[in-house]
Amino acid sequence: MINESKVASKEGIQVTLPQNRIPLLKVLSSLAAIFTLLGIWLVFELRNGYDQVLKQANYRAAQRSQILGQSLRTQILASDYVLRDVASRIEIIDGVFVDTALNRDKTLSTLLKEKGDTVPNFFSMVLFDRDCKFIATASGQNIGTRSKPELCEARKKFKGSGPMVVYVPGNKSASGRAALVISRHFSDVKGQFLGGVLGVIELEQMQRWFDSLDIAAYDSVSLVDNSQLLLARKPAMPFYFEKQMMTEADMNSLSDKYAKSGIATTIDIDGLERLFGIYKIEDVPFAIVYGFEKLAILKQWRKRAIELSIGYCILLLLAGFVVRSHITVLRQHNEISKNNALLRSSEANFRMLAENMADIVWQINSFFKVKYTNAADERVRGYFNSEVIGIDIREQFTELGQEIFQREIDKRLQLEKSGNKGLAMNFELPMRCKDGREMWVEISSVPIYGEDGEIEGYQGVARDISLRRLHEEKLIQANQEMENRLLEATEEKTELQELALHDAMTGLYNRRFLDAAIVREITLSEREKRPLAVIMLDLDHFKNVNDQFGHSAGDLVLKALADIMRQTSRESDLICRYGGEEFIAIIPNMSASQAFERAEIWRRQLEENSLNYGGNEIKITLSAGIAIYPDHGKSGEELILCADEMLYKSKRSGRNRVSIA
Ligand SMILES: Nc1nc2c(ncn2[C@@H]2O[C@H](COP(=O)(O)OP(=O)(O)OP(=O)(O)O)[C@@H](O)[C@H]2O)c(=O)[nH]1
Repeated sequence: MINESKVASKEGIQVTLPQNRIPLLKVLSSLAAIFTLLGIWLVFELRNGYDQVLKQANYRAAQRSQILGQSLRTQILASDYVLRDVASRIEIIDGVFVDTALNRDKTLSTLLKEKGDTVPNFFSMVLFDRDCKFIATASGQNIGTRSKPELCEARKKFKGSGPMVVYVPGNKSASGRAALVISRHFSDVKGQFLGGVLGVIELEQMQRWFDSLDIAAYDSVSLVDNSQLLLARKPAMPFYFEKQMMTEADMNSLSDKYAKSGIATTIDIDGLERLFGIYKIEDVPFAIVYGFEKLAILKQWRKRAIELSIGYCILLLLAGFVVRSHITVLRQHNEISKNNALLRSSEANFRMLAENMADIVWQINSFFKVKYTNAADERVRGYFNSEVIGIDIREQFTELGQEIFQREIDKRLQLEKSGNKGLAMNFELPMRCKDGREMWVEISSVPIYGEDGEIEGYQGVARDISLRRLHEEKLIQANQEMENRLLEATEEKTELQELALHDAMTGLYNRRFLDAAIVREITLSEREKRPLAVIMLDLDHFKNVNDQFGHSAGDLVLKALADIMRQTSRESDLICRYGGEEFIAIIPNMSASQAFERAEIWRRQLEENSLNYGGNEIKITLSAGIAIYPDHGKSGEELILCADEMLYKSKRSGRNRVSIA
């Protein structure tokens, strides 16, 4: 099991690392060793099992062939017993075969039949003489028939103590059918061959016996003679009967193989590979060959081999998974280690950077408890790091600072709720210093998110802005002063402007204004298709007033006329002092008659109202000339010129009158 531990950084960053890791190489080499051993064991086990199965099959085949061979031998011995019994009853007297037993009246044929019937396998019993001529048969037939000369010769030469057993092919058989012939021979005192008695087991009969044997499908059992001729077989293959089943060399090699390893396989005549057990029947020139089909024998072994291989593969896969998961764990660990190294390096960099910064670098948790401050806090506010770690940051603010902080936190939470996550926020608030001073700081803050995406703290920078604020205040003050001065200057300027456009003494517009205004008024009148009246006034014999009463009295007269003109004017009328004792009124939307009337009013009022100056009554009149736009001129110059001409006309005509063009 892998234990885990948490590595926590000072800033609260936690990284999980698996402990007691087994190195990959160790795991791989252990697994490789286990699986190699398991593989070797599996191969050995399967190979051994394979050999054992084949050995056992060979052994069982040998056993079966032995049992069947013994069974056949027993049948032959039983037949031999009957032959010996018959032979014991026969006496050859002067070359004549005589039954020496009690039942002398019986013929030899009857004797042979009776005795032959006691052995079910015997097809026939025959008594033959020294020339192998049949002198009596159980069936009574074929008397006088002779065995083939070579067979007869073989009988004569046979010196064995047991019966002579031979295979006689069909073409050499007296019956014309292939058979096993068992015979016992007579001889005289000198050992001369005198004939004998024989029993015949036809191969067909032998085949029937083979057919009756209970053997498994794909097994085979064969009877072969000492020349490997196939005499009987199950499953029967008549085509191969009496043909060589295998060469003697093959048979010997099979025997050799069996002797060496206990396993001997070869391809049978039906094309199937079989494990053979061969039993050569004692004293009889036949052998029983029993075969188990190899594939059938190996069926169980194959099943076990497949099961074991699947098991092995499953284990291999499991091991693969174990290795893979181990690799994944190692990779994760490497990744975490790398990240931790990066983190440590970045932390170290951050620390170095933070500790050397002039500004206060801080970090608080979601409950506003201080988790970190750099050395600048001591330099700036006088607090040691240990004095502020763990305390509520809000305690470090003045009351106003706490209000501002709360407002900013609320604003932050609103922003977060509306999806604006992680924004940097800047605000200013007053903090407390250790010596009791109040210090304004500019705070720049960003949130720190936990793995669940929720805010788990804040971090940022606080900069002492006391000096800046002082400068700002001074600047504001300076600005205020500047603004005041500017205001004053503006007022002065307005006054000056006013002065520039007005006549200082009368307060009427001056000529400068008139020159600009008349152009504007003509444009307006032209656009609105209305008349514009230009009335020019001049005091009559004004020089006399100055001369008679003084300049101040003249000024008084000028002011008096200005008042008259102003009082009887509309807001839109432009009344100007044109120069000296000349006045011009520009009156929009005024016809010639109206202008005349207006000028008359001014003339009359001046004439009728004498002025009192220092107890002296000053009486004065005026002359006027009128020009109307557009009838008397299209431009300001033309109109003024025209009005001036009319004025002089009035002067020439005796003064104190109004003339119109
Ligand atoms: N008191 C005073 N006198 C001024 C002012 N401007 C001009 N005058 C005087 O106005 C007089 C103008 O005299 P004139 O041009 O001879 O004209 P007039 O005496 O009015 O004679 P007519 O115009 O021909 O009727 C001069 O004596 C100027 O000194 C001013 O601002 N104040």
